[in-house]
Amino acid sequence: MRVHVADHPLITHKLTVLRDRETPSPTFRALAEELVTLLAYEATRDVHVVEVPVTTPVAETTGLAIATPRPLVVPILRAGLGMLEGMVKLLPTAEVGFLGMVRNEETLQPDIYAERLPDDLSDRQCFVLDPMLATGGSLIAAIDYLLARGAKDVTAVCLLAAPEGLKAVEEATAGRDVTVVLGAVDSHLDENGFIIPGLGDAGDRLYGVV
Ligand SMILES: O=P(O)(O)OC[C@H]1O[C@H](OP(=O)(O)OP(=O)(O)O)[C@H](O)[C@@H]1O
Ligand SMILES: O=c1cc[nH]c(=O)[nH]1
Ligand SMILES: [Mg+2]
Repeated sequence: MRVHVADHPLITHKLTVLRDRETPSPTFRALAEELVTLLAYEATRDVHVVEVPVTTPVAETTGLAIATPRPLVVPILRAGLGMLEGMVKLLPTAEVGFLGMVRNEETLQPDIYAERLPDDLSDRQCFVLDPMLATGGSLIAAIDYLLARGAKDVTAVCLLAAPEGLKAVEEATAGRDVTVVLGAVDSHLDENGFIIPGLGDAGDRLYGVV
């Protein structure tokens, strides 16, 4: 597994505002999108491309276009939905599939409650969006799901991760083509499986308490 942790003052600044418990939902949503666009730049570094001819006003040359099959962006509902617009802004030709997952807050086990994805993901590059990588259970389940359907590789874009969860994803995906791009790696998980210092419950902060 490849891991890339962002190291840029703008990203840390925006994350700092997200962490602040006084930041209201509208600002939180806007910042989550901006952060994804910045992280997407790194996440798409190995996106498949093909050479194409292009005629400029003064010459013939070659450039690059996104290859087919088109990349698939998969936000993990609910909280990952807050990252979708920021990602497709940078990758407008991507297709979008959805996975609905909820973590049981007692057992910390993930449950898939909704799925809307192409049946065949052969040769697809998949980009999973979820702001929080806590125990890693949700991301491991999402990656397993996509690879089982034939995805070629999976890149996860997360705003925050706990070291425990990152290690769990690394162990569970050994030998497979998985990349994780992160805004920051925090200190640890608390006894409730929350990222410390973190930002609280990302879904609730984006969309309200359920
Ligand atoms: O790494 P894990 O321990 O699996 O936890 C992380 C998951 O928890 C959150 O979702 P949640 O289950 O709260 O659903 P929500 O997005 O609907 O709030 C988060 O968005 C991840 O999907
Ligand atoms: O800190 C955490 C852990 C799981 N899910 C969240 O939204 N936040
Ligand atoms: Mg939640």
